[in-house]
Amino acid sequence: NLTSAGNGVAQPAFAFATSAIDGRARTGLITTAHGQIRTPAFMPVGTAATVKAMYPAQVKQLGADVVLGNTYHLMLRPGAERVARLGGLHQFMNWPHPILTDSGGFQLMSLSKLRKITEKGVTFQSHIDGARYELTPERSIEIQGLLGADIQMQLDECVRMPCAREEADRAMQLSLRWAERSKAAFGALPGQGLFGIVQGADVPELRVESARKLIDIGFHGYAVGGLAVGEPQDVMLAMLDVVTPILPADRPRYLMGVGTPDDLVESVRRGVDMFDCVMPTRAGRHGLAYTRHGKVNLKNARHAEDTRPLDEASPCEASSAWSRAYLHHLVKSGEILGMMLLTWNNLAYYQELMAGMRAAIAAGRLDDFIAETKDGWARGEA
Ligand SMILES: CNc1nc2cc3nc[nH]c(=O)c3cc2[nH]1
Repeated sequence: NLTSAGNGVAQPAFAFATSAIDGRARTGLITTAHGQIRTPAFMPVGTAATVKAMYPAQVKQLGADVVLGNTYHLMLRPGAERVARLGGLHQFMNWPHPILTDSGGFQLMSLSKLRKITEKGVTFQSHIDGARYELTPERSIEIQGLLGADIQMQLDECVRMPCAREEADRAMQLSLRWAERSKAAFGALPGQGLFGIVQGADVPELRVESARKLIDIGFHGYAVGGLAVGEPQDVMLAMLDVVTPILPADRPRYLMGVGTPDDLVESVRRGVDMFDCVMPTRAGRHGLAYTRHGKVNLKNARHAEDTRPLDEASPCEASSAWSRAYLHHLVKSGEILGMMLLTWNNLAYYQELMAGMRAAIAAGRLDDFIAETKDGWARGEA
């Protein structure tokens, strides 16, 4: 299904097709203007138009098909209009592959000052220079369009948990009205998609109402928001058990801000197709390595003379070509290479885990794969 982009060059329309099914889990392929995304997919976070401490080509080589950009950060610096004048985000950061941008609401709620939410949108002060801004559903879509994102997100209001039911209901209803306005403002270019975001905190009835009304509005994909905001994992998984079964099977399901390796396997098992999380990159910058044998905190003195690499069986050089002793030294010394190698290792492990799940689903053995994976984490150091 090709559509003309007006310049005579045929552009693929945004599309999603599932292939293998294993219980509630499935593999799929998302087609966008900048390429295809194999699902289940983990999206490295590229907040300020860079996946911190990584080269774009390296991120791609690890198996990431898509990265996330943050509207909040980019609208403040360098500015959406400037990125557009410079050719858009793909060209600006030299990432000629799919990009998903969030809408800015979540980051501004956690980073900006003097925030005020009204029916119209959110006004706030920049955490960088205190300048005042307004973000409405329409402006957020305009910014994401200026950035040129292949997948764009509606503006929503995400409440922290625990929260009163009335508060969760108010924010969920506002997010539904903003979903309508976001869709009305979305001028889909060929190969671009818009996702709605399911809210409703930890209240099943609110989650069901939000999902059903978003489906009535109609989106290219559906995100489950309002989670990974401090609630226990079992509450997050319980909300997935409520929501994923009622989302359309032929549209991608995106769990925002998740998560640890254990969160990923438990959520893929429950039918989630897309994830984003700062965990692997941020933890890497703080000396924490994720491996198939569990977590390794390289700040710990017990590594000071350990000549073993993080994982000699890993195809990733960062995991096999340097000793833990050296990584410990780099981390303790605050050396830039320490951040680079651990970020590289962590993203490699996350992509290896996603590729393993995609293969396991295709072979109808996801439960076995998850059991083997958890066993590896539990056994710890070989
Ligand atoms: C790190 N946890 C987390 N990152 C999130 C980003 C989000 N964006 C939009 N809407 C959300 O509800 C939302 C929830 C989130 N939880």
